[in-house]
Amino acid sequence: MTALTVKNLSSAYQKKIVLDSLTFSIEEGTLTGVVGPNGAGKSTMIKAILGLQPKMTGSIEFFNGKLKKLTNHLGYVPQRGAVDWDFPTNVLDVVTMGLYGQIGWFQYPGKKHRQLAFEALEKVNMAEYANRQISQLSGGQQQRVFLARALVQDADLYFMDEPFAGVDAKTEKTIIAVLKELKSKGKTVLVVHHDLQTVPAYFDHVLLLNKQLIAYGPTNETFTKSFLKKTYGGEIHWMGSDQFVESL
Ligand SMILES: Nc1ncnc2c1ncn2[C@@H]1O[C@H](COP(=O)(O)OP(=O)(O)OP(=O)(O)O)[C@@H](O)[C@H]1O
Repeated sequence: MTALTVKNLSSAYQKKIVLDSLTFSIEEGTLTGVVGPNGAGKSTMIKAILGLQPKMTGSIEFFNGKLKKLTNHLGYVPQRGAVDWDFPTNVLDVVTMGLYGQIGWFQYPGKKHRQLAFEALEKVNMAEYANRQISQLSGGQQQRVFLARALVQDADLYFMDEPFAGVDAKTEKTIIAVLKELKSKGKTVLVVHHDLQTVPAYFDHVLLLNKQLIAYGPTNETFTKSFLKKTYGGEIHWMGSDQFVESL
């Protein structure tokens, strides 16, 4: 089944077009890296797909339009900087919020729900921080809390905006383990990703974006020198990945 169909999607800020007629569809059960230079429109694309940013043109369809209550099926891990970390709540509560689709917003979570949230924290090695205020976490710890929330949410299609940004090697391993677990459960995941060198190891599909869709497809066919040069132009050098790209 197709998890996501995007047709002719365009979006603009103050009339400046930042996404230009994107058309692609993503198969269920795939792990896609969304790659492109700063300002390419990666975050905007995710927000436009989720209805958090207005579209100028285009249509979006999830699971061939077969889902009834969409919110339970979509998971979003925003960029860390886009979240209000001063909000007075603790780690376990943030993760438990991922269960509201199942609990219902007007009912209180019970012991079973807290247990599920706690188990998700264990998976990302954050159980010992369960009662900590979220304002008192490091960047990598914040990232893991959001992943735990995505895990308990049990959505079908996930969008993650730079989950690997600024995390150490150990946290990176934890995050990739979570992504692979989601994939093994048949979930579909789109991840905005900046480190070109890890793309082939992490993602089975890649979407190359620079305002327009440069290419989308299986990583071994699409993550090529010529498509990357087309995506980054001269900036590939600045990314510090030119040697790697030449080796492809
Ligand atoms: N709220 C906004 N108002 C005006 N312009 C914006 C706004 N948000 C983003 N833009 C512009 O839209 C373009 C796409 O931005 P976007 O954040 O989607 O890119 P990105 O690929 O996610 O970048 P990065 O890799 O730097 O996170 C950029 O030129 C950016 O300056």
